[in-house]
Parts: sequence; C-alpha cells; structure tokens
Amino acid sequence: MRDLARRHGPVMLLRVGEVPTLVVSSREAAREVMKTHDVAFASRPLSATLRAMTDGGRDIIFAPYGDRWRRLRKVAVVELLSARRVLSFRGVREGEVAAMLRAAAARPAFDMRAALATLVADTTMRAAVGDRCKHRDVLLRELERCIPLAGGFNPADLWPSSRIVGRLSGAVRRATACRDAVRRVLDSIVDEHLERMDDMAGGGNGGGGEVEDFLQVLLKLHKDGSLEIPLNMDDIKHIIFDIFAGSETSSVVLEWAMAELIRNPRSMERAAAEVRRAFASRGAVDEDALAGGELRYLRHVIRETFRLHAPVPLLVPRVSREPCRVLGYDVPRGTTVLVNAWALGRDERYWPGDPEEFRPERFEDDDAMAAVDLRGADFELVPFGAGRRMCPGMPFGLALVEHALAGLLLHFDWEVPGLADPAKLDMTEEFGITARRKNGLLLRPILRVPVPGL
Ligand code: HEM
Repeated sequence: MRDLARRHGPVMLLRVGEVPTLVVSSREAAREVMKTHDVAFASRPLSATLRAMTDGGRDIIFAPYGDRWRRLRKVAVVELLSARRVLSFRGVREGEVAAMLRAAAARPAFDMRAALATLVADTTMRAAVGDRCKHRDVLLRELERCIPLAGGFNPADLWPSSRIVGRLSGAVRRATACRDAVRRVLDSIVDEHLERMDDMAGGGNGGGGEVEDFLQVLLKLHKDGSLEIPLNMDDIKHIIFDIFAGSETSSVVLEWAMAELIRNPRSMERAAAEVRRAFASRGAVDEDALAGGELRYLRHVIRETFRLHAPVPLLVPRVSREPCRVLGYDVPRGTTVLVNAWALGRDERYWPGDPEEFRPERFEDDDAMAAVDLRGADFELVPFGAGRRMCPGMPFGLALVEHALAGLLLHFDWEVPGLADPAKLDMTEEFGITARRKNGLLLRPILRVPVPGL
C-alpha cells in the first residue's frame, strides 16, 4: 500500500474485494481523518468475522460510534487506565519483569519471543483479573486464535454479499467458536470473583492480590450503581476482553526493539550504558526514574521502534459515518478507512535522509524532532492512533514496555548465537492486524548486573 500510494498519492480509494477502502498515507491526510473530520470517521466497520467475534461490536475496540461505545470507553479511561491505576500495578510489573530476568539468567539461550509474550500476558492477567487465574492458558490460547481472524482480510469480510464465500471461508465459524470459548472462560472468572467478593464483603479485596484488579473495579461499579447507566455483566466481559486483546501489542513492540538493538550494536551499547548508569548501583530498574524521563536515550529507542515498526500498521480501521472530503477528495458514507501508520513512519518527507535506518539519535538532532511524540498530535508518528478512537491503553502499555526494556538492558548483554554479523538478523514481518516479527528471536544473555532474587 505504501508503494501504491507513492504512485497514486496519499489519498487512495481502493476496492478491496467488494469493500470500498480509503487508504491515507500522508501526515496531512491522516490529520484530516483523525482530527479535522474525527467525528465523521469515528466509527468502525464491522466485518462478518468481527461481528461474530464481538457480538455485533459490543466491545470498545470494534464498537460503532455511539452511546454504548462512549459509555464503555469512559469507564475504561477513567476507572481502569488512568495514571493512578497504572501506577498501582507497579508491583505487578516489577514482579513479572523480575521473573523474566531470572528465567533469562538461568538459560544459555533465551527464547525472547516466548518470554515477552509470557511477560505481557501474565502482567495483563494479574492487572485484569488478579493473581489466581486458573483459566489463564485457555484464555490466552483463544486470544491467540482471535488475532489473525481480526485482520479484516478474510474472504468472508471482503465479499460480504457472497454466501458461498462466507460458508467456504470458515472465518466466521472460527470467530464464533473463539467468542464462545472466551465467553465461557470469562463467565467462570467473573463468577469466581463474585464469590470471593461476597466472602470478603466488608474487608478484603476479593481478587487475591494486593491491589484492586480491573475486574474488581468493574464489579464494584456494577454493584454500587454509581454510574448514570449501570454496567451490566455483558459490558464487563467485553471490557475485560478488550484489555487482553489490546495488550498483546506491547510484546510486539518489545520484540522489535530488542531485534533492532541487536542489529545496531552502537545503539544497544548507548542504551545499556544509560540504563546501567541510572540503575546498576540500585540493582534494579526504578519506575520513578523512568517516569521522570531521566532515561532520554531509552525513550528515543522506544520512539524509533514505534516509528519503524508500528505494531498496528494500518491502525484499527474506521468507517465514514457521512459523506466527507479528505484533501479535496470526496469520500462516500460507509467507506472503510485505513491510516497507513507504517508508511508514515518510513516516509522520506518526514524522516529525511535515512527513513529506513534505526537511528534513535534522530530525536535529539533538533528541537522539532525532539518534540515529536506518540500522543497523537504528530501525524507522522501515530502508533497509538489519534483523536476520539485513539488507544486508551497507551500509558498502561508504555509503562510495561519501558520497564521491561530497561530491565533487559540493565542486567544483560545480548547476542544472537551463531550470527557473526548482527546486521543480517532477519526482520521479516508477519501479516495480521498486528505486525509481529515472522521468526523467533533466540538470544544469548550475558549477565552484567546480578538479577535480584537469584
Ligand atoms: C504498545 C502498545 C499498544 C499499541 C501500539 C496500541 C495501538 C492501538 C491502536 C493503533 C488503536 C486504534 C487507534 C485508532 O483507531 O486511532 C488502539 C485502540 C485501542 N487500544 Fe491499544 N495499543 C496498545 C496497548 C493497549 C493496551 C495495553 C490496552 C488496554 C489495556 C489497549 C486498549 C485499546 C482499546 C480499548 C482500543 C480501542 C479504542 C476505541 O476504539 O475507542 N491498547 N490501540
């Protein structure tokens, strides 16, 4: 799509199967979609597969624009993903990152992909539903099955008018099966939480952990009826599902960051030196220093990783709710809109000279570059989207990404066994709604700063 846009311009109307699809690939066009006409593009298209998976868009991520979406999103933003709540999970992050580091210290070769997936899954699981979740593996397996189905490029989604294609593709059937399996697990988790809350009525926290988990917060809101429109159990399960679905991206970006640092040893050295200067004497990463922005180069590394490897490369699709104009082009109502965040991050116009190079230093080259950030105001770098539908999980996701990356660089040097030239590390991407590395990442850890608890 980037190559097509180079030929046909930053606003292209394609027909993908039967679906009219607008692809925007410039900063100006992205601003039109996510800022100037944000309300007109604030809905999501519901493909047959997604409709099955989300019960007709009853979650937040894929919900059509409207009161239900607004209500659930507000609960997620205010009650679950606020700065205060993200901070409350600091102990969870410390515990899970430390567990990963201990596992690395015990192995001559470390499966980085599996370790990062486990780190993100376990941290999210503890934050969302508490420490004692016996259904963990089933839930994660089902979510893993959902992700490729959510990509939107299943034949049933591209030729919605054809019943034969729908039947042959099987995607809708698989999405329904996933939804049912996730629903059964969430039912059990919610029932168990309710029982524990009843047992502990008056004093305890019901989840088994030392901090209130997301599910407890939601169940309390359900019980005390403090919201204008009370949350029902269906709402709660959809919100929890989205927390899991949204979080997976954190492991995608961590894996890309480690791969880029391996390929670019000078960046690795500089980042590790900065982290060790800050934390080696304390023996562990300290989130206060991370939040205070003391580790500037680490932040540049993370921004540079998001620039080259937008984890959701086409963002989550939007749909026009009314006829609209984008940079002078008419866009009919009902057009699916893809913002090519991946192409924006690699565009020579915004990243002059070396857009394909991993060079975190670019963010210290001048004041304008240093000011570019991830919060949806700079449309050349929009890994979390922008506007009304922007990712509400950014603070939660970034807190873990920063902490985990700092921990990996503090305690170990990293090498790829058997790879003489790190520049040759394979960087092929896998196709999906999220773009992870195609191949695994087996690394050799060389201990530099002792890992606590060993
Ligand atoms: C590195 C981490 C993450 C990345 C790169 C990411 C990226 C995105 C993107 C691109 C969107 C669509 C934005 C748009 O349409 O403009 C999105 C939406 C969303 N994300 Fe994230 N996300 C991340 C982490 C998380 C986490 C940790 C959570 C939850 C705890 C989360 C929950 C959501 C939700 C609920 C939405 C839907 C928002 C809506 O449609 O109103 N995300 N995310």
